[in-house]
Amino acid sequence: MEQRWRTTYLGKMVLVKDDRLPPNQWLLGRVTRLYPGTDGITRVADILTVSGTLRRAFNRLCPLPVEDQNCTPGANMLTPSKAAAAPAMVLISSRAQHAHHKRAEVMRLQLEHPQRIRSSGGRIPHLKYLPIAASESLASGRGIQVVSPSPDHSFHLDLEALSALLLREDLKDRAVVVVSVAGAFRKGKSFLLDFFLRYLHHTYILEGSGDWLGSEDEPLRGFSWRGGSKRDTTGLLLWSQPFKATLSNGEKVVILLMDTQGTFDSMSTVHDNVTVFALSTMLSSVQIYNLSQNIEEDDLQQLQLFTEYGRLAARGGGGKPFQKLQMLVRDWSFTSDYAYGAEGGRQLLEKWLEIPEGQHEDLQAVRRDITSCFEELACFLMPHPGLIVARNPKFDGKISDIDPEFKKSLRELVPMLLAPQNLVPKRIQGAAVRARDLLLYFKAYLGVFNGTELPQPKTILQATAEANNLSAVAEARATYDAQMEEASGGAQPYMTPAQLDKEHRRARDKALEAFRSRRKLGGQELASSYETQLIKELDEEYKEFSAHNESKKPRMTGTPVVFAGVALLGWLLSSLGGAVMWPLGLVGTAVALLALGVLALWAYNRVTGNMSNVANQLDKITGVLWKLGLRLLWNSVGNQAVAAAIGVDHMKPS
Ligand SMILES: Nc1nc2c(ncn2[C@@H]2O[C@H](COP(=O)(O)OP(=O)(O)OP(=O)(O)O)[C@@H](O)[C@H]2O)c(=O)[nH]1
Repeated sequence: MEQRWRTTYLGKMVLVKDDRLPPNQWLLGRVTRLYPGTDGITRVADILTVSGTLRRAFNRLCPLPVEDQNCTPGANMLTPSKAAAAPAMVLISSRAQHAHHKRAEVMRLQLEHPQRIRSSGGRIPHLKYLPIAASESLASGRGIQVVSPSPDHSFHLDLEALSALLLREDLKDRAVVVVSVAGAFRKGKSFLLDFFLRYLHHTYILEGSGDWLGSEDEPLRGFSWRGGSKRDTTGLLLWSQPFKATLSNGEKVVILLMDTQGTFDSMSTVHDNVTVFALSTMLSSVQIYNLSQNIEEDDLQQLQLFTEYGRLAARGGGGKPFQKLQMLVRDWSFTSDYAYGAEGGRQLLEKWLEIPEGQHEDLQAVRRDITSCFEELACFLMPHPGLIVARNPKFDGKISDIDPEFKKSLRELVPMLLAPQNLVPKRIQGAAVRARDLLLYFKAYLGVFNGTELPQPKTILQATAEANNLSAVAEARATYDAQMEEASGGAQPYMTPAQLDKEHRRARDKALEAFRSRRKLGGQELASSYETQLIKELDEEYKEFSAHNESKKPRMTGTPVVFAGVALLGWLLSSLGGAVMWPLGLVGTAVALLALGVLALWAYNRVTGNMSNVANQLDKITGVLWKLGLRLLWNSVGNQAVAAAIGVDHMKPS
């Protein structure tokens, strides 16, 4: 097995299995290092992927059927027939650095540059066809319904689908930027999100420059949208393709787009409407509040639940609980009052949030509280998209059918929300929410909103605090795991129980420090109960590390005995033989030194775990020498004894 991997797969491309994800989302990587165990069998390898180097057991790797790993022209070359099977993935090979391949879509290439495929005579240099699904083609993405409404008006969380997305190895530790659009039904929410998708795909996957809006006759794809009067979106949907970005401060984030069920349709109760709107607000870092034609007092009242929540959360000392509220007024027509765009929106919002003298106390409170619970409040005024968009049932989203003023506004609005410098990561109690934390918050909020009564802000806060503590526990556990893995995991040599215990205490202290230093919602009492839970979990993990360490305990082999014996023989030959004939002495010394050197090498491996290959070969050689020695002993001593016993002069070995 080791030999097969060594000769066949070292340096080759593999997919890294992940049981939580469909195969088309498994990470692609190159095998850079193999780790033979002390028993001579190699079971673990390092794989260089876009998310860094991963260490995996062989049974978690799928070798790719890419024949020509070094991009020799010919093999796996892209041909028009392969391109026609779009969407498919290609690797763009960089001559300078074979290990770093960049992905692209054949489909886009085919749509935009058909002449490039034809003129190349069927061969496009530096593109290699990779027979896996196009996980990064926009056309292959979809809205995943992570929350769906049930007939009894409760909401169901699809934990499996959500985990598959948020626990992806390359995403789970990234801070999330969650952009969600909420508001009344049939008001163009999904339609707008599909332009967001176009921008994100252009900017973060294709890394393109220039116009992201696409060609004039390209139909609009992405989240499902349609005309007519009946509602389309139900529950909450996340786009299946996450977009990775790095902020100017170096923070690595993943951008998630969320579409939500429209409020106030004939099928939804008040409870449903509040739940959807609340989930969207609580889970996003940018809540786009989609409004039609103007801001109305009702729209502000809808935010009241969160303003009370915000007041309670602020008492915990974590600052404002929500990041950005972006009001988006569609079909704005009062341009003589306020112009289209961000500036007109800012002026309109300012006017709305003003507290004139004599205003009713309730209205004043709403205005004060909204300002105090969002870090940023903004408003944007969108023009009408034109009659074809609003009324023509055959309209498929072609840019050419959209009013130029609307397109102009899209070019202003979308980068304003999604350009790298404008991304707003989700934070709770000042700490970034990572993808795996978001899963905890989804679970917590679904739990509290699924009762028959609408939850009180206090209950929502309690759920947030519990999820917040759970995420601190998870982070502390990850700290412990990383420390222990470094000290005693994978390829590390066996440690004595005392050494391992010392490492465990050190790692546990670090983990507790990480837990305690994190600012948490819910007060000291709640934090203490989660700390007790953390200690229990770490002790359980320690048991697993101990068992793993025991499995690495070196087995006794004859290697030291054989080489010590050879060294002794060499020494005898050097002292006794040297007296008879000097070259014999020299040979004896050389044999003794060589045997001692080999012994030292073997001992070095047993102590450090390094050079396992050499040590394993030595064990094999000594095994052979041992057998040979026993056989010689049998031939010379055993045979003679038997011969003497049966009274013959000589016996041949069989
Ligand atoms: N008047 C108007 N219509 C729009 C606008 N944007 C999109 N539409 C049209 O509105 C209709 C509904 O679009 P969707 O994106 O499905 O609306 P939605 O808000 O997601 O609808 P639900 O999923 O039912 O909540 C489609 O016919 C769009 O072409 C807009 O800015 N103004």
